[in-house]
Amino acid sequence: MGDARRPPAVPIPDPGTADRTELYRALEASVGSAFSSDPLAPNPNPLIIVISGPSGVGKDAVIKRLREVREGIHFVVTATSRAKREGEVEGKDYFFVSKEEFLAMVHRDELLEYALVYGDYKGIPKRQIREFMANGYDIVLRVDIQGAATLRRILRNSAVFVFLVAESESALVKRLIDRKTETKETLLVRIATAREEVRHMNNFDYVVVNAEGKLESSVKLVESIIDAEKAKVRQRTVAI
Ligand SMILES: Nc1ncnc2c1ncn2[C@@H]1O[C@H](COP(=O)(O)OP(=O)(O)OP(=O)(O)O)[C@@H](O)[C@H]1O
Repeated sequence: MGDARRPPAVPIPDPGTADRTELYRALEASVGSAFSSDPLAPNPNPLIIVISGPSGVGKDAVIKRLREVREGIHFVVTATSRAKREGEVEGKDYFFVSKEEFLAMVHRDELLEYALVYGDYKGIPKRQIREFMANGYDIVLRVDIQGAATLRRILRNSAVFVFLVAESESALVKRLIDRKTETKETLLVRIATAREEVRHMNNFDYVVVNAEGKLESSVKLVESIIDAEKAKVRQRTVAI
């Protein structure tokens, strides 16, 4: 190693007037080793980003837009034992499997997390995550608050947990009304659940306010979170 305080073995030309290459070479000779072109920062690790939040807050809308504007993201396709609905595409909306096949997957420990939702099984295939991460993709998982709590127990700090909220309870209710997918009963259930769910915010790393008409800003903020995570000195490492 060269010592910067040691008098230079070769004369260093005046930086104000010297030829750039000549000065560079003289500095190399002076420090005693060639300047390396290797990157000074290591390549960032692929990330797992868990996006969650109350029903109707805009999880699907944010993820859909994120996939349009950002490359290198794989959105995990869930496996389910429920029957395929009209218009749904195998491998795009879900991987449709029989209940027996699903339980066999559980038995073979092929699922990162699974749950019984209204009588149907839903689960996250590990292999898909492994394969895409091995190819450098970041992984996005969309889960409900319950699923996020389970994933937090499994993944701890190896994944980034993003909590999506509306700007206010009133805005969330209006959005649910406007979506026109709910009955009187399910509206009341979703509102009561959302009230309860906001209390889980502390389990997350980041909160993103998806305000009315501000989808683009929300997506930008999620992108900034991903960029900041990539710039971390101590990267998260995932073992699945
Ligand atoms: N920032 C926004 N401004 C206005 N409308 C929005 C915004 N974000 C989402 N929406 C709309 O709000 C509705 C609910 O969004 P979305 O279906 O993405 O929510 P979700 O969180 O995925 O809901 P669920 O958990 O019930 O599936 C949709 O009609 C969507 O287009």
